[in-house]
Amino acid sequence: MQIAVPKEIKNHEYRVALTPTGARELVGRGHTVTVQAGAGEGAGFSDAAYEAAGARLEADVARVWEGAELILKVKEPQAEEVARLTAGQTLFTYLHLAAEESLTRGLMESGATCIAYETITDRQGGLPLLAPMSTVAGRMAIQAGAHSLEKAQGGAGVLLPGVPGVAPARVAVIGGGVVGENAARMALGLGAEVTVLDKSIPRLETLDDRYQGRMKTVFSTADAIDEAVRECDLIVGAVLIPGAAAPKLITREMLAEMKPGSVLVDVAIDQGGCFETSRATTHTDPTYIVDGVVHYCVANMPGAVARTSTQALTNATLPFVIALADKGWQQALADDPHFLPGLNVHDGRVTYQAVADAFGLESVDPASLVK
Ligand SMILES: NC(=O)C1=CN([C@@H]2O[C@H](COP(=O)(O)OP(=O)(O)OC[C@H]3O[C@@H](n4cnc5c(N)ncnc54)[C@H](O)[C@@H]3O)[C@@H](O)[C@H]2O)C=CC1
Ligand SMILES: CC(=O)C(=O)O
Ligand SMILES: [Mg+2]
Repeated sequence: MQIAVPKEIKNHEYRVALTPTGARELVGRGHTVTVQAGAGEGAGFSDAAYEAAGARLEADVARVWEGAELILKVKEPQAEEVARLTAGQTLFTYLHLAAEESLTRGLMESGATCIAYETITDRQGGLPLLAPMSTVAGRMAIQAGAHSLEKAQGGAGVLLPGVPGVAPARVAVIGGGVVGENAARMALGLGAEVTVLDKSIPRLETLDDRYQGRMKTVFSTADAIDEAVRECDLIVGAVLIPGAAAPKLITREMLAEMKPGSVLVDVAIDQGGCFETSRATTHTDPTYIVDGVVHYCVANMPGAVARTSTQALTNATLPFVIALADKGWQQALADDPHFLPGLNVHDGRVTYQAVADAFGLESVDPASLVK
């Protein structure tokens, strides 16, 4: 199969979808891998390393895309990438379609087969291709939040751990999944007072057990969120309803209840964000202030630690990439019921129910396309 790896073009996105190690695996199985020159540089993988692994280097981006049967990316395609995508090609990447109608319609118009990392499932009920980046983003959320609490960033001038004689900051994490647990763990490690809110009692039980009561666990209700809003210095948004737009859990009105200079870090921004006042920002200009509350809403947080993130992401994606390359998308998805929900768009039609629901579109059952 002809496999292409373009250089990522989203703001400060330095990850790459395939490492030289991955390229070697694919080439060894008889596939042709074309990597855009410089694609791995930001993650510390040189063109020479890809060449040594048997990949072809191509400087011309148009030629990277043309003729590819399988395109491997990290971030959702940007407008100029959607324009390059054609019917018959398979795209494998993060898509987050429920957050972006124009992208959804662009992919439908391309006629391509678009498989999302973030909706592939596993036997334990997890999202194995989202989890590694959620781990990174959860850990980064506290670094970002701590920095945003500094006066120069518009924050209240609060140090997360406090000092002897001065109480630590209060941190609430809404959503205690992979992002939430990792954020809470970092905040605990820094000495903050941490509360995790989740709708899932089994998840709260796990966290309570794992951290032996060192973080407070609270069932997520409107009242519990009101309390967090009034009391906390830093709130991390980490909820997810797989594939769907994030619910808005903190409204603009509620910001008035927050302490001046408090901080919202909306990690769920890639699914549209879980605070009403969230809008996606970039690593170049990551924060803005609404009603005295600092908002950090970067949709590709792991891109900033591209070396760690690329290795973690490609460890998880490679087996799926190999299946796509060896068998083609139809057989690969037919053979694996956890790979099948990755299919979001095929031949002009949406194949993921929550994405179709977000925009009032019809959805097609992916199982009907792979038999
Ligand atoms: N901004 C970025 O760079 C990145 C963003 N993400 C995003 O972070 C979000 C969270 O991802 P994961 O932690 O992997 O998901 P997850 O599925 O592991 O956890 C989500 C948790 O939210 C809980 N939840 C759902 N509705 C809730 C509510 N109303 N109140 C409280 N909890 C609720 C669920 O029970 C679940 O435990 C996703 O949108 C993901 O795409 C992930 C990586 C990078
Ligand atoms: C999950 C995601 O959107 C990211 O890693 O950028
Ligand atoms: Mg994202």
